[in-house]
Formats: sequence, structure tokens, C-alpha cells
Amino acid sequence: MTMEVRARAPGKIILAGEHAVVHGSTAVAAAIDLYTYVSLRFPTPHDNEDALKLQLKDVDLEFSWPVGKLKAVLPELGIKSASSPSSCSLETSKAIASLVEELNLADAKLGLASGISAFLWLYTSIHGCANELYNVSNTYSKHEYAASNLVAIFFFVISDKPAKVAVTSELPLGSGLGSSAALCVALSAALLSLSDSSKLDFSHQGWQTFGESELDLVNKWAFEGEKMIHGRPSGIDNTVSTFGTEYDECLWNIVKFRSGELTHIKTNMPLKMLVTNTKVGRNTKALVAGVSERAARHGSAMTSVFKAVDSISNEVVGIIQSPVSDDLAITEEEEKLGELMEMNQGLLQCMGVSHSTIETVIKTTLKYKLATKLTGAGGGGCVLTLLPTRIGGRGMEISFSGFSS
Ligand SMILES: Nc1ncnc2c1ncn2[C@@H]1O[C@H](COP(=O)(O)OP(=O)(O)O)[C@@H](O)[C@H]1O
Ligand SMILES: C[C@@](O)(CCOP(=O)(O)O)CC(=O)O
Ligand SMILES: [Mg+2]
Repeated sequence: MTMEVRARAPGKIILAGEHAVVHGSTAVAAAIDLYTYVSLRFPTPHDNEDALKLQLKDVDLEFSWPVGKLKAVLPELGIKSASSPSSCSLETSKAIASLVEELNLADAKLGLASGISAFLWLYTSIHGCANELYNVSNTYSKHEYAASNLVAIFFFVISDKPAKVAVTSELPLGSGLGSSAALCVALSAALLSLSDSSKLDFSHQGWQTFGESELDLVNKWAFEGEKMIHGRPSGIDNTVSTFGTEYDECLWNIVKFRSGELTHIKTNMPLKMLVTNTKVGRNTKALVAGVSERAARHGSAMTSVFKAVDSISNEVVGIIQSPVSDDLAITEEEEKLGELMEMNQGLLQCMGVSHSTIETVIKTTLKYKLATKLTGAGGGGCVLTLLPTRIGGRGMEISFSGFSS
């Protein structure tokens, strides 16, 4: 018998405040119903397997590391505790970098290196190749659990450390919809569910649910993974992926995020967003670093820019929170939101993270009097266009469009 754990975590859209949120401003975001799935499978001793395997199905790549080699090169392996997330030391990060270098990724796939590094770090820190982490008896059991957007299915039986980890996603990678955080959250959730299954709550209509403190742990580990991918993440993506639910009674479940703190926003305002993927590849880490460099060069000006974004995000929250009773009120609120999105986009351009393809979508949608802004790190990736709800039905809706230059 083998054991399998599966977990999923959603992507997100940022309605206002990306980049500025890294510098302490408020941002507004919501989880979307596109998920990254992680499956962990542990072979039986009869399988004679002695490797940790990673299958990245979206990019059709598979990697393998002999467990003995991981034990030999990773200095902190087996001494970490899954219950106390910590940052990757310089020594370990160098060791992981050389393991990833040995994979000889093609130039076009170099963006994957950070994701693979985050995987190695989370896997070996939470699960630990050298540690006995699970004391599951030799009986077979199957459980399913859901925690906000996290869902996992267990098939367990005792096994040893070699494992096969498969990752697949409904999100476009590196496009601003938070695939990096969804990967880190799903992976941390799957690994943590192994380390202490006793704390799971089985009462949720046959699904297991993570409690608040377990979710908190998932979120903290995922943040450590995001650090390896973004360099200096604000934590918004992993927090929304862990705690955000995509919608509730046909309304967006919108959250406000500032300095590591998440607040759920109560709303009865229907919102429709069109997501257009410019299909221009970009790298969040480089864009975040670029904004920080600009902030270092023009401290006072950039502080004002970040402050203006903070005001915009707070105004967006105010609009979303205010009760709307009729179609006229909704239209007025939508117009204000559209204007704030345009203002936010102007400030993102000021930070240097727009792109000619983003400007093309902005110009195109403007012909129809529709407001558009980039979402996520920018530099390409996805943009959001606010669609009036008076067109079509009411309720939470998200549509996707393609883009060709
Ligand atoms: N499903 C996946 N398979 C492989 N790598 C992934 C996957 N999801 C995320 N990644 C990693 O995350 C990186 C993209 O993260 P990032 O640049 O932050 O963009 P975003 O989070 O907006 O998608 C990828 O280059 C890769 O390293
Ligand atoms: C630019 C930023 O605000 C969001 C990045 O999102 P994404 O990786 O592009 O989906 C960075 C962050 O908050 O960590
Ligand atoms: Mg990301």
C-alpha cells in the first residue's frame, strides 16, 4: 500500500496596492477559483525507491535527487521543526542553489529554478528526509479535508522518506495570478498534514479542515517559500491563498492586507472583472527588486507614491464595504472603482512596472469606457478590466480573455 496526500491552494487577483504593499501600504485582493494541486506519494519499501522526485506537470519536467545526496549536502536537514517556520540560512540556500544548478535547466526554463529551490527548502524543512515524521500505524485509512480553499485527500500507510511529488496548476505561471504562492501554500499544507494529523478536524461534512492555528502554520511556511521566489514578498499572496475563499453567496470574498495583517471585507457589491493575460513573461523577484531600487534612488518621491496607493486601497475598501441598494448606486460605485483603478495603474507606471502590452489593453478597453490596471507584479502578465454589472447578471464573476500583439 502506498500513501498519497493531495492538497490544493488558489491563486489571487490584486484589485489595488501591489508593490506598494511590499513597502507597507494597504492592498486589496481576492482569491480566485483557479488552483495549484500538489500530490505527495510515498513508495512502499518493496518499491526499492531511494529518491525524492519532483514532477512539474505544467512544464513537463521531472527531477530526481537521491535521498542520500540530500542528506549529505543539506546541512540543516532533519534538525528543523515543522512547527516553527524559519528562514533558509545562507549555507542551506547555497547548498540548494548548487543542487538546482546541477539540473542544468535550459535558458527558457531558468524561471523555474526559484520554484524548485522553494520546493527543496519546504520539503526538506517540513518533512525532513532524515526524520521520522509520521507515526501512522500500519492500517489503511482515507480522509479528505478542506480548509478554506485548501483541500487534501489522504491515503495513508507507513513508508520511508523517498517520495514522488507532483505539481499541476490551473493558473498561468509567472503571470501575476499568484502561482508561486499557490504552489508554496499547497505544498506546505500537504507536508504539514503529515507532520501532525491528529490536529485535523474531521467534522466538516466528510472533509477535514485545518484549524486557524494550522492554517497559520501553513501560511508561515508558505511565506518562507515565497521568500525564495520573490526575494522580498509582502506576504499578501500566500495569506490570501491560505485564508481567502473565492466567493460566498455569489459575492467576492475580498480582503484587505497591510503589514502582514489580513482583514476580511464585508460587501454586498457585485463585481465583474475581465482578466486578460498579455502572455508577456516576467519575473516577480526582478520587478519587486526594481521598485525597491527606484525607492532607494528617490526616497521621498516614492514614499509619496506608496502613500497615494495606500489612500487608493483604503478608498477601494470603503466603496466595496458601503451597502448598495439599487442599480443606480451600483453604477456610481463602479465608476468610482474604475477611476481608482486608473489612478492605481498610473502610480504603478510611476514605479516602473507597466509594459507596452499592458498599455495596449488599457487603450483598447478605454475605447469602451472601461478601466484597466495590471494585477500582480506587472511587466507583462495579467491585467484586470472592471466590467459593469448592469451588462448581464449580477454576482461574482471573472472572465478570461486572450491577447495577441
Ligand atoms: N505549477 C508550477 N510548476 C512549476 N513552477 C511553478 C509552478 N507554480 C509556480 N511556480 C514557480 O513560481 C514562479 C512564478 O512566480 P512569480 O514570478 O511570482 O509569478 P506568479 O506568482 O504571479 O505566477 C515560476 O517561475 C516557478 O518558479
Ligand atoms: C508585486 C507583489 O505585490 C505581488 C506579486 O504577485 P505575483 O507574484 O505577480 O502574482 C509582490 C508582493 O506583494 O509580494
Ligand atoms: Mg508570485
